[in-house]
Amino acid sequence: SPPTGTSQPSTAGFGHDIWEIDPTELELFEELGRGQFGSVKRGKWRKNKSVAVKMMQQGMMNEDDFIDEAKTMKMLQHENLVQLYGVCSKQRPIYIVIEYMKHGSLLNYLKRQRGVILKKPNKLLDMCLQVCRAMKYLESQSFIHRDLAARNCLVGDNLVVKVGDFGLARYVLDDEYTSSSGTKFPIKWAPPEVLGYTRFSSKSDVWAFGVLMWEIFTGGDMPYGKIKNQEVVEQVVHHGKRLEKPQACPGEVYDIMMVCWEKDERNRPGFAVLENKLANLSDDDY
Ligand SMILES: CN(C)c1ccc2c(c1)CCN(c1cccc(-c3cc(Nc4ccc(C(=O)N5CCOCC5)cn4)c(=O)n(C)c3)c1CO)C2=O
Repeated sequence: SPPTGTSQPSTAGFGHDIWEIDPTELELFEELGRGQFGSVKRGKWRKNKSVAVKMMQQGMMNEDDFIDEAKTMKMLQHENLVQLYGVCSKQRPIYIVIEYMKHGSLLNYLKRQRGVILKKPNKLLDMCLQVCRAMKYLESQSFIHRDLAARNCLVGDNLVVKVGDFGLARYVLDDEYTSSSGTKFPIKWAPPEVLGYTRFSSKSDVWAFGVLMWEIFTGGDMPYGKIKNQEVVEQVVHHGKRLEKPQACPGEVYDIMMVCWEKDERNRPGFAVLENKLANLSDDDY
């Protein structure tokens, strides 16, 4: 949910769009990293609101379609979703202004904290639950993420975990990323129906969620290790191979991962069912 005291930008209601942010109200600081669309910097909005600002490198994104979609994305609000505050679209490069998460990507956090958190299965399970709640909300809004993975989640204050960059895969112009035969396509997080027919759904997000759970319980390992993407497709789609149970993962949790990887998406549970399964496990402190 948006931070307290965030009124709509001053231009709201004066013929401008409420998702338009006045760039003169932004201060930019250090670069936080580079993503699919270019540089991302830490910033301040109106002196007191910590934000992250994505600066859209020309030609990386379908900008008009994104600006149009920004209205919908701004309405998606949940405590485990990285909040879109607005855009600066009257300039080039376009800025996307989002909630700042001080510990960065979940994948890097898992790798940094591996030795500590692999000893705390309750903490690992809690991270899975937080991501599951965000995905249950997106599912309820009929919104498909299309690239759910630990690298696309972020960690904030009090180790809250939030899902970021939801739906942005639709605006990437790099064919290497968008084509299922491209070198940047997230093959290892994709189910058979996406690999075969590019058929995305909330059930394909469920498959990716199972892989994300595996990333959490391995402390950020690469799924299927060094196996090449095309070999993974062969093994997973044609030979029914699945990721093995991580050492730190209890059997009941692995059973939940496995049901996310049912070949037929109709046999996979939705995120509401997954939340119940995970919540029941986290009650039984094991
Ligand atoms: C099409 N898809 C799926 C996309 C498109 C764009 C992006 C992504 C996926 C995911 C990656 N990404 C991206 C790139 C760059 C930054 C951010 C990014 C990084 C943040 N935060 C931090 C904080 C600290 C650090 C840091 O340096 N450390 C080191 C010391 O210990 C603490 C952590 C890094 N990032 C942050 O809050 N947001 C909102 C976005 C993000 C996430 O937003 C994108 O911009």
